[in-house]
Amino acid sequence: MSSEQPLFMSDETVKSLLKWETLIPAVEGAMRDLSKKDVLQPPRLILPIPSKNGALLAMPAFSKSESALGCKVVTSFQNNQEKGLPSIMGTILFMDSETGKLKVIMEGTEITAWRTAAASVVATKHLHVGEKKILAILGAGTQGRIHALAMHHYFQFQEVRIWNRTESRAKALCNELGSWATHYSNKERCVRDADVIVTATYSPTPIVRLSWLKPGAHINAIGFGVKHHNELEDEIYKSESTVVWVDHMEAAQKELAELINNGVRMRGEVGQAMTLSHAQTQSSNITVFHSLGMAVEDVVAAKVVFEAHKEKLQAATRPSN
Ligand SMILES: NC(=O)C1=CN([C@@H]2O[C@H](COP(=O)(O)OP(=O)(O)OC[C@H]3O[C@@H](n4cnc5c(N)ncnc54)[C@H](OP(=O)(O)O)[C@@H]3O)[C@@H](O)[C@H]2O)C=CC1
Ligand SMILES: O=C([O-])C1=[NH+]CCC1
Repeated sequence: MSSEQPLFMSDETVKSLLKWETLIPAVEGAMRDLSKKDVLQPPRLILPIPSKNGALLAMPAFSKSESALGCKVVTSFQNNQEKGLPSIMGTILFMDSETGKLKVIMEGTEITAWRTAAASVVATKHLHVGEKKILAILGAGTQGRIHALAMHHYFQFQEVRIWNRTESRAKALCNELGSWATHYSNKERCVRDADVIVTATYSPTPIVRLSWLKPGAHINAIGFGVKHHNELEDEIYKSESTVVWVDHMEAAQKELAELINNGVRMRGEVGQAMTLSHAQTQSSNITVFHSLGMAVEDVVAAKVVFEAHKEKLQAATRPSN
C-alpha cells in the first residue's frame, strides 16, 4: 500500500503558479473536449442555503484527453464581503486518474476566479466577430477584476471601462489596474458603444438593456446569484438578433430552465462554436455567452497548476552547470 500523503496547495501557492499562457489554452481545450463528448461531467449538485444567502456546489469531472480527474466543492455566500471574505470559495480534490487515489488537495478560490475569466476569453475569441476596441465590465468584485486582467492580457482593447454599484470600488480597482482602465459612474454610458461586455455581479435585477447594445456586441454573462439570467433584461433574449451560447447544454437545461421554458433558444456550446468559422456568424448579431462554470475547467486548471509545481521542484533540484 502506498503511504504517500496527498499534497496540500494553498491559494497563495496556486496563484503563484497560474499563468494566462498555460491556463487559457487548457480551458479552451476543456470546452472543446466537453462538446466532443470527451469529458465526463454530470450536472453539478447545488445545495441552496437561503437563510445564509448562500449555496454549496459539488462539481466532479474527468477529462479523457488530459487524464485529469477531480472534484471541486465551492460555496457562494453573497454577504461575505461585509465579513472581509471572498463570496466564492472553493476546494479541489485532484486524483490520480488511473487509480482514483487522492494526489492533491488544492484551495480552489483562485482557480475559480481565473478559469472563469479564461472561459470568457475563449467565448469572446470564438463568438465575437468584429474588432475589439471597447470592453465594458459591470462589477468590480473578484470576477470583475480578474476579467479585466484576462481580457487585457489576451485582447488589445483600446478602452477598458469598469462600472460598479458601489462606485468607490470601481475607482479603487481602476487605480490598482493602472491607466488602461477607467471607472464609469453610469452603467448605460459604460455599456454604450462597447464591443464586449462582462456582467459579473449578484444583481437580482437586469443591469444591461437591449437599447444600450451596439449591433454585433458580445456579452459574457457570468453572474450566478438568485437565477442565472438576472443580469440581462428579457428584451435582450427576445430580440431576433440575439444568439445565446452556453458552456454546457446539459447543465443549461437544468440551471437555465426558466429561460428555456420562456422560449429562449440556446444556440449551442462554446466548444461547438469552435468548429464554426466566424463567417458563419452574422456580424450584426448580439452574442451572449451564459457562463455557468464547469467542473472540467477546474480539473484541467488544477492539472496545469500541479504540472507547474512539479516543474518548479525539478528546476530547483536540477544541478546547475
Ligand atoms: N460563471 C461562473 O463560472 C462563475 C460565476 N460567478 C459569479 O460571478 C458573480 C460575481 O462574483 P464575485 O466577483 O466573486 O463576487 P464579489 O462578491 O467579489 O463581487 C460581487 C459584485 O456584485 C456586485 N453586486 C452585488 N449585489 C448587487 C446588486 N444588487 N446590484 C448590482 N451589483 C451587485 C457587487 O457590487 P458592490 O461592490 O456594490 O457590492 C460586486 O461588484 C457572482 O454572481 C458569482 O456567483 C463566480 C464564479 C464563477
Ligand atoms: O462554476 C463555479 O465554480 C461557480 N459558478 C457559480 C458560482 C461558482
